[in-house]
Amino acid sequence: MSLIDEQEVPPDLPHIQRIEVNQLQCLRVQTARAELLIAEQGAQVLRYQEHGQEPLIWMSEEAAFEAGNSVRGGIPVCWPWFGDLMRNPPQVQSLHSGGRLPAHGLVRGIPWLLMENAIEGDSVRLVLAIPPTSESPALRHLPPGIELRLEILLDDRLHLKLTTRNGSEQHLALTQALHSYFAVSSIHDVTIEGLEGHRYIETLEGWAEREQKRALVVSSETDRIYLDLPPRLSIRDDGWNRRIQIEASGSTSAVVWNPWVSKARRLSQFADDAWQRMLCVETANVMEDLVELEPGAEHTLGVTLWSEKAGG
Ligand SMILES: O=P(O)(O)OC[C@H]1O[C@@H](O)[C@H](O)[C@@H](O)[C@@H]1O
Repeated sequence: MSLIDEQEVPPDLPHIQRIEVNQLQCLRVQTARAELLIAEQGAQVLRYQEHGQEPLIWMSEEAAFEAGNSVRGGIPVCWPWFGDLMRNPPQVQSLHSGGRLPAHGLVRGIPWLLMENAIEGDSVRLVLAIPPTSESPALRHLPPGIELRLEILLDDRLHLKLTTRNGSEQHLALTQALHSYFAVSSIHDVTIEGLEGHRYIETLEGWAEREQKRALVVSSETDRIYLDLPPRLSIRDDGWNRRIQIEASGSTSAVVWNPWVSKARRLSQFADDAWQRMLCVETANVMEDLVELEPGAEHTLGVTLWSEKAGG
């Protein structure tokens, strides 16, 4: 029997409920500690907030929640390429040709299928998967048998695991990201810790390679790919006196993005001043950290998110 409640009822916690947000079918999870909202389209986390705390994840005030379009905010899944396909390693580019090749791959705006939902004590586990590659128009050019699923576990932290299984008979190369938009008190009051001492690609200056000397304070448009990273990055937010912890697995690369003033004006579903309230730190497999899978092999990109008091 499904654990999902189709009705509006006062919940026993934890509780999973289906709701509609404009055109999108969503799953709303409530536990004693937190609320989580996930759109079946794109398996996109839309909201994650602990009761009595500021949201951990940012959602645009201008988000459209439309069928076929990724929602601005939350945690979009970028797969099987990240960003502009033409900037990807040749072995990734060569698997895709012709047609419309959108930024960040093919699965952000398509319906995913809910495969599992389970309440275990105080925690909730959901698994969503893309439809078989041969059945989805967007994925039809991929070899049949490639599987992608996102496991979402909410306990006292939020854990996401994105697993690709190459059930095809061909070698598969891909890049990907869990494109997390974090909520911040003010971009002027945050520092990203854990990048210092590591290489990055400055995409805004001819994709030049640089080294991050110290913890990053974002003070202009920022769009960088960091490489050879340790698992843990943190966002210290002095305005909200908290530190968001981002613990990656199956990944040594991350993208840090804030559009700042003028790019904000050109972005869809994005208020002109919203750049001050968000910061993307995206857990990724990009550039030389791409994923290569022989037939039968699988890879899991994971991230665990939580926050602590800044002093703690
Ligand atoms: O507007 P989109 O397709 O959601 O992309 C948003 C941003 O996503 C980031 O991951 C990229 O590094 C940026 O270059 C890009 O602008």
